[in-house]
Amino acid sequence: MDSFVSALHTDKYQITMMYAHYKNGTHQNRRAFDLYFRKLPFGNGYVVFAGLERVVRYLENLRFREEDLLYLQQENAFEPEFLDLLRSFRFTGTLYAMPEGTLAFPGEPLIRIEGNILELQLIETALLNFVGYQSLIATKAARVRHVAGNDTLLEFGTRRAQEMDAAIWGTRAAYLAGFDATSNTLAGQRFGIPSRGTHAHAWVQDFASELEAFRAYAAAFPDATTLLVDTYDTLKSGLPHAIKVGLELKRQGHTLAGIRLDSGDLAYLSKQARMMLDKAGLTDTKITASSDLDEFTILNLKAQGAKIDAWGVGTKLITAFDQPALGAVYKMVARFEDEEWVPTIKISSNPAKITTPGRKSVYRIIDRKSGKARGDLITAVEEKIDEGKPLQLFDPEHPYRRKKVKNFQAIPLLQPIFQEGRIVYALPSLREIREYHQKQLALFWEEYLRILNPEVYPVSLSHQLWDTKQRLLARIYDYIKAEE
Ligand SMILES: Nc1ncnc2c1ncn2[C@@H]1O[C@H](COP(=O)(O)OP(=O)(O)OP(=O)(O)O)[C@@H](O)[C@H]1O
Ligand SMILES: O=P(O)(O)OC[C@H]1O[C@H](OP(=O)(O)OP(=O)(O)O)[C@H](O)[C@@H]1O
Ligand SMILES: O=C(O)c1cccnc1
Ligand SMILES: [Mg+2]
Repeated sequence: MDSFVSALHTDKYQITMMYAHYKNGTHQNRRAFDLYFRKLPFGNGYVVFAGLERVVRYLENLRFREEDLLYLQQENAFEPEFLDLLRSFRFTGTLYAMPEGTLAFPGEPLIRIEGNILELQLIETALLNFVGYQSLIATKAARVRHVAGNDTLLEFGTRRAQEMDAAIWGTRAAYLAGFDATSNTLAGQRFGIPSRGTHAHAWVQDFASELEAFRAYAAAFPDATTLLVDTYDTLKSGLPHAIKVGLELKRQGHTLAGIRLDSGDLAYLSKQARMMLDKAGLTDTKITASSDLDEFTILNLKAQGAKIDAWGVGTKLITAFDQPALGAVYKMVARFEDEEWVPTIKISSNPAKITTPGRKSVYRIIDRKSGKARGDLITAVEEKIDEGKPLQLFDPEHPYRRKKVKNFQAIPLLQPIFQEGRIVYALPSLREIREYHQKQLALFWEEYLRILNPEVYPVSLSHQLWDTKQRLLARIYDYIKAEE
């Protein structure tokens, strides 16, 4: 698979910080960063984590080629020794991540990464780029899947995507979160996603009559034809012609696979179409709809009793139309000094933007009786959870809101992916990721999964982390006061 990503796919300030660290003699300093998001997109109750596969391939192949070094040399007055350092650059860090398809919540590290500051700065931009976009599309796709039930979902977005990479990786994210197929054949080839499609209006316009056009298409694909019926008049022309061709196919021992509606009142037209098809005996012919669909129109059309079996979703999915960025961040959480990890904090006037210091683990607390998730718990990495003892969970923004959990299982969410530059994770197949994602959904009560005003899923900080955060905050405020 063509997955090479240039080392220059980064922000310039990463490179200038790398150079300044080199000049300062600090470029080998060991640091730890968390990648996370602060706010849920689309008013959804969770995010579907995606993008790890691309992150892994990127880190594995991360190199500065001669042309990259030449460019940097031309652009900047870098010392040759720095360019030599980049020439021999390899990713040597240790990385933990949630598996793709995991349901994730604000403030939870999706990725925790340790390494030298040089490599950790370089990769920030690409990691946020890959994970932010893919997780956003996977989340949007999960919302569409939620309302579509068991109907077929087709990803149709390529022509409207923000260029090629977004189309390809967005399609993968949509498939991971429950879409059944894509119209993009390159994504089909690269990722083994089933590719499917119908035909365009141009096919009909290309012929002297709609009937002739339908007949010709059906002749080419006698068992796999879905006819687009809205070029001229859906009920007066498109459907009668499709039925005529459907019956001709039937006489030849074939089945007209479907019709597609792409405009007009999709509820009314689909009901009429179903009646007309059934009356003609074409009960196996499915109805596909497309036309600016999203989770809200699909939900609404289903509430109107639309007789639609398959939904083609393009623009609104692939562009994450109602929220085009996840707003993920990558923040330093610890410095390795004197053989010890020392937590660091970033202060903000907005309490939600104050970072949680230290290297962290995330656990999903599952109630053993119901098999459902009670909440997530973020701890310091060195903390152990004793499943034999009751666990106190509390909301870090409202610490008085607490609950005690007994008879639980604590599932660690962050898996080792790289150890000191060596990959230690077998990337699952896309099919396995899809199945894992469905199992993740099954861990949650429906209250957290609904698309409108879902319940807020509780994410706790351990007492140790909470204390560390308060201690660092107090220390910084004391320091600022002393300076005044
Ligand atoms: N019964 C319905 N209830 C709610 N929304 C619907 C219904 N039928 C269609 N829609 C949605 O309404 C919008 C209609 O789009 P628009 O008014 O642009 O016209 P169109 O029917 O697609 O026709 P054209 O493609 O010829 O412009 C689409 O987003 C479609 O998904
Ligand atoms: O509506 P979307 O969710 O983006 O799905 C993809 C759209 O792309 C195709 O036609 P296109 O939009 O190119 O032509 P049209 O606008 O005339 O329908 C298809 O017929 C859908 O309408
Ligand atoms: O196959 C289709 O019907 C299709 C493909 C891309 C975009 N719109 C429709
Ligand atoms: Mg359209």
